[in-house]
Amino acid sequence: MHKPPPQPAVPAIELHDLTLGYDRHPAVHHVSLRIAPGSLLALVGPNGAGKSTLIKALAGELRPISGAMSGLAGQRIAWLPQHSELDRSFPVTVRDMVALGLWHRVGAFGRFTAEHRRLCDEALAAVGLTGFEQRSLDALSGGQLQRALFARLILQDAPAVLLDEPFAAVDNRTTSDLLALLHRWHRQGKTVIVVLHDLAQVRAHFPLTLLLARELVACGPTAEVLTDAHWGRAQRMHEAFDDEAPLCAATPDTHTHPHTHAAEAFT
Ligand SMILES: Nc1ncnc2c1ncn2[C@@H]1O[C@H](COP(=O)(O)OP(=O)(O)OP(=O)(O)O)[C@@H](O)[C@H]1O
Repeated sequence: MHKPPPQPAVPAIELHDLTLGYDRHPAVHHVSLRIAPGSLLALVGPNGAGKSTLIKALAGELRPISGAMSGLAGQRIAWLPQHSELDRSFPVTVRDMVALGLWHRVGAFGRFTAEHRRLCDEALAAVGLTGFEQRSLDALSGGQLQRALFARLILQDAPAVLLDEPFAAVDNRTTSDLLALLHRWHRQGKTVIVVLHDLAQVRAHFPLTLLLARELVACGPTAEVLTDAHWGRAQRMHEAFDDEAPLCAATPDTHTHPHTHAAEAFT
């Protein structure tokens, strides 16, 4: 039987008729759902389905056009955007970059102590980067950089972890090491949400899945969400979406959409 996580990570994340977009052009429409505390959830969908848009909004990087979102405001979030926007040419060592994960403990004027240094080295060891502490970032391979970014996430020790395609361009060995970290965070009761394309990986590692195609297609236990019928519907909904559509005039009170349904995710 599934053992519940020791403590709720963050409150349940609730989206109420959430519409997101850019320059008032909607990219994700009228999503309503609830994600239970401590969920390990994969966010999947066709290219351009709005996955990055949704996870950016969850991370607080994008303000909703309409609707409401609750559960993450005011919480510490460990957030890793797609193809990390880190400037690798910046002259900084691996340890210095990873140490930024301790910001919540050290603060702007705090002193970096021997204990902080030990925590950095421990995090680097956990991702297999012992010995790389003094390397500059531009001397890391793509996989090593991703490991270093995960070391920073470890130090952030946030109750919610949001990752956008963290295994793109990363080899199998690195992926499986980093997946083990996701499972560790899940066991610790954190809420972990990850944008992914590899459905075999999702089936093998993620108890819950959210399938998006500009609107919510389905959200719940992975085996129930990743069906041919749902994928077919996702493709049709995505193809039918008009990128040039003006902002939807419907209000949260009056709007009903045939394809949008509230879903509840359980750990
Ligand atoms: N900064 C932006 N400005 C304007 N439009 C954007 C911006 N970012 C994304 N979009 C548009 O929003 C829609 C959803 O894009 P998004 O990147 O969220 O999809 P995705 O599911 O993450 O795609 P992929 O699987 O290809 O990474 C697309 O039509 C995209 O062109």
